[in-house]
Amino acid sequence: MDGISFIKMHGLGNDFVIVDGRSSPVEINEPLAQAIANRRTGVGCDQLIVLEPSSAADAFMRIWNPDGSESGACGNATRCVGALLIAGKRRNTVTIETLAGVLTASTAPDGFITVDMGEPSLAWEQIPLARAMDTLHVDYRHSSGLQDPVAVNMGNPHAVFFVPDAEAVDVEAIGPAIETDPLFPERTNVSFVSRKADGSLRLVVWERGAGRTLACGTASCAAVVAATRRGLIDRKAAIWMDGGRLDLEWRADDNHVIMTGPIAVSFSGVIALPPRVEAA
Ligand SMILES: N[C@@H](CCC[C@H](N)C(=O)O)C(=O)O
Repeated sequence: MDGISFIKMHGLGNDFVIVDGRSSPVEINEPLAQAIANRRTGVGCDQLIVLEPSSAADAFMRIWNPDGSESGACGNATRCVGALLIAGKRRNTVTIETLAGVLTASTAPDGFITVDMGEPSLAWEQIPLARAMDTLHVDYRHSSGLQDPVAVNMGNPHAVFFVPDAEAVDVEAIGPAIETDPLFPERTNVSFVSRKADGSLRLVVWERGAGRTLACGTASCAAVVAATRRGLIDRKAAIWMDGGRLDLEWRADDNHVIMTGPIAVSFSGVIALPPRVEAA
């Protein structure tokens, strides 16, 4: 029986099956990604991450959601992959190519990893939205009364709703409707964010193609950008998600979003694959 070796890692409980296809290619397709991510019958994860060779960076990182769709960005996985590459290359800084561009990951104090997540895209066509509008006040209203999100693209689309209490939102009921609304032609990740008295942000996320997760790195990037644009914070914030805290800064000098947080290794193993049946 053939098999695919993997390492299971997570960032704040946002968990990944990471497969290294840099020296021998690993062929993943939509049904195989779904099967591996399935928590009952597969290994189980929020995203399947496949490393491939890159001519532009230390590795190319392909990101598969549990529904078999691909994404251009995953902040928490970038920290995890960054930590793996930093250990393997014995350097403090590595580069990671994604469908959305090349990112830089570096060591930070306390075993944390910092990732330069690049510049946010803020034009409606770049989110993308279905029609022209101001992304600081998106013309969307859900039947629950939730409305007026900020749209941000961090290599993937995000709709950020500011609410009095993020923990009170019925995310499982509302998230899927917003994710698949025709206003978002590529669907969207959905965040519910409230500002706490100490200036930090509480964020609850519904991820495109994955559902509710304990944390989302790109959602925290989108939240720091959206909260800054709305005048709620001054470019920096601790962002608290169900799985813990990330520290975010949207730098004024180069417009880049910088994310710092923990990573953890859970276990490693081999995904068994049924033998190939050759055509007669
Ligand atoms: N967990 C991720 C985001 C993963 C991709 C997302 N679901 C999408 O489809 O864009 C993160 O940490 O950013």
